[in-house]
Amino acid sequence: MRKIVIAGNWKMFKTQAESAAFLSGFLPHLEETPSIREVVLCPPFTDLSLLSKFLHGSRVNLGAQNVHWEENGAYTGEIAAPMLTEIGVRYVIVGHSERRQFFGETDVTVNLRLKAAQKHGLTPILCVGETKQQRDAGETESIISTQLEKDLVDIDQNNLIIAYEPIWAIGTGDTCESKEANRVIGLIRSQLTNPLVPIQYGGSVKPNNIDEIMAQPEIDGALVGGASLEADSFARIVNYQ
Ligand SMILES: O=C[C@H](O)COP(=O)(O)O
Repeated sequence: MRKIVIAGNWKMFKTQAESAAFLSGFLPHLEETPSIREVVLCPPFTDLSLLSKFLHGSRVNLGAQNVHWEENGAYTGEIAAPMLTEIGVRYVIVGHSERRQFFGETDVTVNLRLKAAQKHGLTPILCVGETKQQRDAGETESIISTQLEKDLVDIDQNNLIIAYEPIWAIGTGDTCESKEANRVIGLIRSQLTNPLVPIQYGGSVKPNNIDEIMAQPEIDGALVGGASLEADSFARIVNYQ
């Protein structure tokens, strides 16, 4: 049986005080959450240490939003895997489209980051997806297939999560139709060697569409941006019907 993983990606939002306030509103809702659902929060680096202490003993796991491929070195602005694992981080987002678009992330560096994460026991959440222009040109399948082919070279598929995030659906309110997301995720799965890799959908996931998204047979969870920033909203998503 495939794991269900619901992850909140806070991107560059929330100070420590704001993240602590979020938890006091969010954690009580988890009493209703079925235990087979894995819940992950990926805050900014500055919140990780504090949240790690607050979440100790709770069922919420911590994820980072990036990891470098070296264990240390002169890489200003980057973070190394041992720095994350030391404070209890278990997941890391790799290859998010915002990293690819704004910070020069390529399939080569995505592959290096995935390897480093796995080497140190982190579970990477690899993001793939097409732009609006690529979708309109009928290139969705080929773009995603190329990303997977390059990103997954020598990657252990026993410790991996994939997030299908159509770039045109991120932060736009323009969700990919759930059956279409299901179709693309099925195609992603057909390209993997391990059929048990959980594959999430990401892109304008909200309390009012999560039930329909999670009703799709290929979709194993969600990577949630904006709607994970507010405790009640993220709680409704985690507690989907
Ligand atoms: O990592 C999360 C995605 O970029 C989705 O963001 P969004 O839910 O705000 O569209």
